[in-house]
Amino acid sequence: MTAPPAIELDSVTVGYDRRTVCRDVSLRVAEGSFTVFIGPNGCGKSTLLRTVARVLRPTEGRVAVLGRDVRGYSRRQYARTVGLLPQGIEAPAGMTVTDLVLRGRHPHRSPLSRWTAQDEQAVSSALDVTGTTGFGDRILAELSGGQRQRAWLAMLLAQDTPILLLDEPTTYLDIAHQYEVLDLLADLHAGGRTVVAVLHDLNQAARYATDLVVLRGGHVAETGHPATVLTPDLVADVFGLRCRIVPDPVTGTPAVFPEPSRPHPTGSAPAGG
Ligand SMILES: Nc1ncnc2c1ncn2[C@@H]1O[C@H](COP(=O)(O)OP(=O)(O)OP(=O)(O)O)[C@@H](O)[C@H]1O
Repeated sequence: MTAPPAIELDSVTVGYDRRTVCRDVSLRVAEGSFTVFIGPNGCGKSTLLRTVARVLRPTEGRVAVLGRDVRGYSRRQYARTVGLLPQGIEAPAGMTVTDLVLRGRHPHRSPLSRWTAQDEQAVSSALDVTGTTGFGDRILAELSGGQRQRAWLAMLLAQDTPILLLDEPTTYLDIAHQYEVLDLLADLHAGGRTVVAVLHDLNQAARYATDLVVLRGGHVAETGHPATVLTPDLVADVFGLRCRIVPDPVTGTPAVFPEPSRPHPTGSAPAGG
């Protein structure tokens, strides 16, 4: 018998109040995949991710995780199965990084239980791999955007779920830290987790994704392996950008280079060498 998909959306319609954002979306995310959602601003990427995370409830259709309707999970079971790194979240005033990361362990503890060695190990490992150990005692609100983003990621890692949802996890990060986070997600994926991330950088998406989900206007425009999905026609169609696609010189995955929309300001490309 084949395993059920990690995530399955079946004719899902979802939005905010009376405003529908995604209509009749059906989608399967394979277990153990590194799936990346791409698409223009406002196309519904975060809305779909939040729907999978049960933050938003579809008005029609069904969402299943590991073969089970998400409505059948208790809150605690769900928090042990699916972790979400949302966009632009605020921490409670005065909270330290370690306090935040400890919160990731809540779904694994009963209300009156003490911290176990496993909790402590999960927290210290999460701080370690995200490079946040050095500022564990600092107040979150007093950190830089990138430091804060890594602290939230540490909380997600401490939650230790088989499915991770990440909404623009590289926001605020400098280029080295962006690739550090993406490599960390690749390691989690290699270790068997299902990773679903929203990314804006198409070249990063193509480097790391096993599967791309291209969204446009609340619909799935295309899904598949980056090498087949990412074409100049798709980028023109979905993003309205004329581009060339060449093999990334480092990884061989598709790399997108926009065609100039007007002549280069100096009249030619900068001289090389
Ligand atoms: N809390 C909200 N209340 C009402 N409308 C919302 C809310 N959040 C998002 N929307 C609307 O839903 C639509 C889809 O937004 P969503 O955040 O899912 O897009 P996105 O693809 O993630 O965009 P971006 O790339 O800009 O982050 C947008 O038109 C947005 O204005």
